[in-house]
Amino acid sequence: MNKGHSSLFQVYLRLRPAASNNSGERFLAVEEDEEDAAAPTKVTLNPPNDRRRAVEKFGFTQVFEEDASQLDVFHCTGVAPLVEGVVAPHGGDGTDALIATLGVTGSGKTHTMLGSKTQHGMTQLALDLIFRSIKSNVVDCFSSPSLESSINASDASEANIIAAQSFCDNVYGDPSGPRNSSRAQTPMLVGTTPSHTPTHPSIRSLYPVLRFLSPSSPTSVRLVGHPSPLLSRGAERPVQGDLADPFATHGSSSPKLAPTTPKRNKLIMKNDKSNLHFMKATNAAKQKTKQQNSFTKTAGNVKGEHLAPPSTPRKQLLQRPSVLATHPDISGINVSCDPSAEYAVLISMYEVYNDRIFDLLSPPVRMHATKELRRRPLLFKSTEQSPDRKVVAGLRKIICTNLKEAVMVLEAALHERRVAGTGSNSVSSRSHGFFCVEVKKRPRGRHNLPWTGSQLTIVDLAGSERAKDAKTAGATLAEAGKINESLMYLGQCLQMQSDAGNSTKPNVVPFRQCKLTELLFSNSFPSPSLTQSTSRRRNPQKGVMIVTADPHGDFNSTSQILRYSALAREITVPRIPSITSTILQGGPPPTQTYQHGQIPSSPPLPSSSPILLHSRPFFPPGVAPLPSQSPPRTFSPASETMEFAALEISRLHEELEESRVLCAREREDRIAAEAHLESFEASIEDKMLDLEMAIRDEVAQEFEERYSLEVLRLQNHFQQEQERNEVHMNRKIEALGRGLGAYDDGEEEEDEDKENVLKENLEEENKRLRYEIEVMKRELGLMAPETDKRRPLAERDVSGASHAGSMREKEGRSPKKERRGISEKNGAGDRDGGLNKKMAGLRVNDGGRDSGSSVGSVRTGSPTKKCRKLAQRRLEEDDF
Ligand SMILES: Nc1ncnc2c1ncn2[C@@H]1O[C@H](COP(=O)(O)OP(=O)(O)OP(=O)(O)O)[C@@H](O)[C@H]1O
Repeated sequence: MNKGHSSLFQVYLRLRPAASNNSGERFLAVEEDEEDAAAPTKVTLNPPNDRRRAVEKFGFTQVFEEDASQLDVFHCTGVAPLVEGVVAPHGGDGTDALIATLGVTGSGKTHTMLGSKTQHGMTQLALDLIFRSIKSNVVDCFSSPSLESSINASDASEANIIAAQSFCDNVYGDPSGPRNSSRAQTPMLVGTTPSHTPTHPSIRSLYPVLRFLSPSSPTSVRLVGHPSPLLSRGAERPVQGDLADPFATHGSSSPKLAPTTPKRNKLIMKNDKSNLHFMKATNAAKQKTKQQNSFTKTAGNVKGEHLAPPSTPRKQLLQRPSVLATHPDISGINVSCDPSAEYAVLISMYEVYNDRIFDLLSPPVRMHATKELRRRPLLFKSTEQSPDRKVVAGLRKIICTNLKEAVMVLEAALHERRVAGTGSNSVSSRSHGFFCVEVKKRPRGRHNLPWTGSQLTIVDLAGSERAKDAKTAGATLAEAGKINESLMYLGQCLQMQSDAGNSTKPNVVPFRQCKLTELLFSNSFPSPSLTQSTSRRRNPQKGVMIVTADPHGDFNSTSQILRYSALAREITVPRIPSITSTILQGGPPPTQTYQHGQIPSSPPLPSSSPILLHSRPFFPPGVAPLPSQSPPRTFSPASETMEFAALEISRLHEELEESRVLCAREREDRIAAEAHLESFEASIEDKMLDLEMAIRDEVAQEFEERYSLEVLRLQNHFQQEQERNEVHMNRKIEALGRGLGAYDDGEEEEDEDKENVLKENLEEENKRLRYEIEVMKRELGLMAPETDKRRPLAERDVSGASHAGSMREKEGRSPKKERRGISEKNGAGDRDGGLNKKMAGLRVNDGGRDSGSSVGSVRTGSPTKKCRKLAQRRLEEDDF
């Protein structure tokens, strides 16, 4: 039956004690193991109130009954060997380990993993063991200032690595104030410091409770419960967990206090301002508070010590935890470390919510489009530095040097985890929580070598639930759908692995169906052969699954979870007894047994089944069993017919029963499918919203970029245009200037033209006049005596004039009368004289024009004026 050793996960079953208010019938029975009575491995699931349903039996690596303590679970699940594998005392990188819990809501997963106010869970116990084992070899940011940067350089997950003190300074507030409760309050330690109490003031402020303790105080611790602000408002309520935990031993214990950080006056820490926003009211926090408030109003029930966190006002910081629970005490358990190595521990925590990964230690970021504070989902992928195994990229990792710091980081992360009040659990986890402890190591003093190491992952899965029982609606119902869906896939993977353990055929585990199974199983297989010589082949991780169940809880949900997770399974379908056989033998009817969820079919499996059969006679309702001592009867034909009929009835009953089993299974599948559909719708909506916001962001950004580019372009264009205009204007002015100059030239040309025209006119005039003169000369020649004709004109003119004067004198006529006489008689002498004068004037003009002075005078004057002058001169000449 114990087939877990060949599986990827060891699967343990833990039964929780009945809650005080639970009066349900117990349907789970632990089978006493004949071979090893000390450790039961099987349970039988007896359907309550319906004796016709199949009885199922499940096998696990080990079953923890209700009275098993946290320490029992710690011991028997092998947490210490897992821690040893991670610490790797014999050298090498070590082996990754994973401890997960799976179960119906309220079955005790968180209690097992994170404990309560009075008891440590597996997480704190594992942390305690790790820090105690590496205590003397741990490096901190005080002793090694380059620690952060060296770890950063060798980290394969693009993480944001900071020191615990820096983180805690930003996340936790005034140590003297009342402490805020968180979803799962981790147990605190009250105790005295060992002799090496930190002396630095900042260390004292980190450990406020410890600063008043004298170094001589004993190193003992005691348990202290924190009064919750919620409880302190009224009378303190009885804590269900405390009442329900009858086997919680509060004995004195004396574990050593976690090693405290030495001893430097100067803190070399990164002060991450972004942490100031760490506790801003996120949507999850708001929803969490709303739901819790409404639930506590109606239900008034508190889930153990795990009180709902109060609303997280903006920039409100958490109260520093001052004490740690010390129970159970594991100081006697030790794991050795690699003496040649120095160690550093990195803590990170994330949740898988609606199939997406969210960092619980990073502050939410404000969305560009909606201005809402939201966490950004992270990717689970192989990176350049880690080609052989997938890592969650971009997580915030905190370097812790002792248990106290690690617990404070855990507490801060839990405060951010999504929880809600449901009908099944007043503080129900709505996400799968992953708490990771990376133990980094490198050879002592070899600061140039990279950090290697392994990781312990502790997973607190969200519980499966039925909407009817949980009374969920809206977003919480959709969350439940998503949770159930991921658990269904996990169940398929677990079933595959257990099938693989049973058969010789290799079975592929379909772990890529959702984020949860990817995270749980991706690193469970040997890494593929690597081509890069730098990468080393890693050991596949070791896995432990603790299935929690409430034997008085919901039968259907529990049976479903057990069916998924059990390493071995056997169904016993009660066979309908033949009336004949009952009559004849009076003994119990036979049963049919099926293994590993096979659909019942005849013939039944041989009785050599490895699982013990839990057989029970079946009697149809109203039919009472006959006593086995009944005497044999004689049979008549009628009784034979009766027997035949009874056989037929019995066969039909059998078929009916088989159909019932099938029906039940189908119903469950349908419910799971419906839940899947619901959650799918919700997640689609969510994704659409995310997508819309991302697109809005992108578009807004692009718009802004384009807008600024366009503005720049327009500015450039405008400038160019201005420059062009200026050039154009300058050119215009130049052209105008040139144009004005051209006008002057034109004027000159025009003047010249006019002058030429005038010259031509004058020449023509000249010609004409010459012609007239010629004509007149001829006329005169005709009129004058022969001698006079042969004389030159000038002589004749002069002589003519003198002759005319002598004639006038002779005749005694005055020149006036003479002139009048000439004009009256149209005298030729006058005319001839006028023409000569004209010619002389023209000659003068021509000569004047030829002379430079006269040219200059003409050129300088305006052509119009010149024309006017010329015309005037002519007129004067004419008048003359
Ligand atoms: N083994 C146990 N001993 C004592 N108390 C227990 C045990 N298991 C569970 N409880 C109590 O039962 C209550 C519910 O347990 P818990 O919160 O661990 O359930 P859960 O499975 O984590 O639920 P969910 O999935 O809704 O988060 C708590 O008050 C817890 O203290």
